[in-house]
Amino acid sequence: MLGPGSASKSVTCPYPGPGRGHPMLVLVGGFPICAFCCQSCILLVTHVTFKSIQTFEELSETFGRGEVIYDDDRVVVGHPVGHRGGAPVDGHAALVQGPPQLLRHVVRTQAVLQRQVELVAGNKIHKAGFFPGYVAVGLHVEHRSQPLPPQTVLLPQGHGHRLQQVIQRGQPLQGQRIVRLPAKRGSVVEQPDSRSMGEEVVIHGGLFVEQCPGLVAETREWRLICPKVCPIKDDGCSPLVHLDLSRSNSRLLAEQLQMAGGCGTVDAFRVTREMWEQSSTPPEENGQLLVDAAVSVARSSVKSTLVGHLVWRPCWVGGNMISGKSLLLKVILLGDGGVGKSSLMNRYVTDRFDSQSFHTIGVEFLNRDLEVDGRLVTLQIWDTAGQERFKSLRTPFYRGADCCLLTFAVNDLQSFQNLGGWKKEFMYYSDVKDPDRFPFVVLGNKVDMDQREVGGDEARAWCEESGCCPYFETSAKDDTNVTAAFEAAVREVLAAEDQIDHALLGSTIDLHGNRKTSRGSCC
Ligand SMILES: Nc1nc2c(ncn2[C@@H]2O[C@H](COP(=O)(O)OP(=O)(O)OP(=O)(O)O)[C@@H](O)[C@H]2O)c(=O)[nH]1
Repeated sequence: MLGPGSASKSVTCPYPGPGRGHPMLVLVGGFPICAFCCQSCILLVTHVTFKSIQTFEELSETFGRGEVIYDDDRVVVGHPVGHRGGAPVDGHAALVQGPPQLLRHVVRTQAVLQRQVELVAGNKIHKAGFFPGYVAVGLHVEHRSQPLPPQTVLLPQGHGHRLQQVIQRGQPLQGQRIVRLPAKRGSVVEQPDSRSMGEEVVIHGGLFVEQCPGLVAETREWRLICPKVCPIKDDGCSPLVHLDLSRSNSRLLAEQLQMAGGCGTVDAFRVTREMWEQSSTPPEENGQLLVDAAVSVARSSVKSTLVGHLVWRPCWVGGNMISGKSLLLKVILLGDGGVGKSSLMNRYVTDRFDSQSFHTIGVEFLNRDLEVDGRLVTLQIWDTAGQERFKSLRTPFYRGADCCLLTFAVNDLQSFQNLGGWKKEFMYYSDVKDPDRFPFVVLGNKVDMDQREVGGDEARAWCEESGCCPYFETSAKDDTNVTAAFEAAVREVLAAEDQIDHALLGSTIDLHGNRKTSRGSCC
């Protein structure tokens, strides 16, 4: 552990952009963020009782395996923590904006932290953390060794009290009870966590939101917390719950929640991009009770999901369609680090290839609209970090995927041999309802390379053995088969959904037989 005045660990920013080469802030979640890239906005993650933190050293000790890094002009930070109980990051996160010096003080004493947190609660945050762990903004949480569920969103102190007034069937948020909000989605979890460590959590004004990949996004004027970014499913309710929590519109939020208490359909507060960009007025003051919004995180110029900015996509929620008439499908790219997942996604969406791309941290996604067999689709492509050390950052995002693109590089035998492991990991974390019918597509990338270690026949044989998934040999570099592969993914999903539709309509479906046709080159 480093103490005050000791040299900071030298981590420099590898990302393209203004911060490149500058020291990184190593976050307590293990995420490095460059002060230049993210404009002095710092994501501070702790899983400790803030009250108990007096010094960096204590912070560090609390983190156990962590280290605390700081020097005179750079900020803190600790490294946790590792993972307890399999949680991505056992902690709460507070987004803290301010100069490093302030942050240092913030961490030094709980009182200051509290103040800063209040500042945060006062909508001072301007960056988003795309963060698969616990996210709490402006929180006041007493954390008694109890890791909260991942993707928990805690509302700042004060909001809980207001919410409790309107959550009729719930219990007070204040104190030791955790409220159950009887909404289908975005519901409050009654038990703190399946990974409960048996100790209680005391929340002072908070709201648990259902476990799902979380996005806490900020804000010039208001805070918006959406616990899940897509996909939108035709299951009669929206998986999106966007809660606009600005002070001034908490009344509307309250009303919305109240309604939700009855019918379980809090959907979303709509925040249009224009509103976001142009207006400093919270939506409520525009007289709108807003629904129908989805959010996507635009790929920022920085290859980090942590500092992505937000783009708003109007869509339907509570139905199955978005963007007017387009179906949103989430596909996820999995495979070893360096096989070319990001490159494939970028080639497909932006038609660019970067010969020196950086490893992905966590996940990122890009959308592309396309038409397949007469159907309009918005393909949401999730690119994941293939490196083992990022496992806990990517796995929370498997849920809700409609198709999985298992990727290897044809010049890397090991990446091919690992495909089975990737499939297993996906099945384990994605929680798909019908594993036997879940659509996979296999991509053998980098076919432009001379030194092949995996033959096409070998790969096709694997695909056949693994449920006869389509196989495509691609090159993100040369743009070989990239479009075909993504379109195949869409066809796989549509075919799978058609099958379900038929089943629902009473048509016969061969539950034990082979999967549908319309496949790629494998079968
Ligand atoms: N020759 C060739 N190189 C490629 C191709 N696709 C990607 N690359 C290169 O392979 C390297 C890794 O590519 P990425 O797209 O970052 O790989 P990734 O799978 O996203 O890696 P992680 O983010 O670590 O999981 C980069 O240097 C790319 O330029 C390809 O089709 N052909």
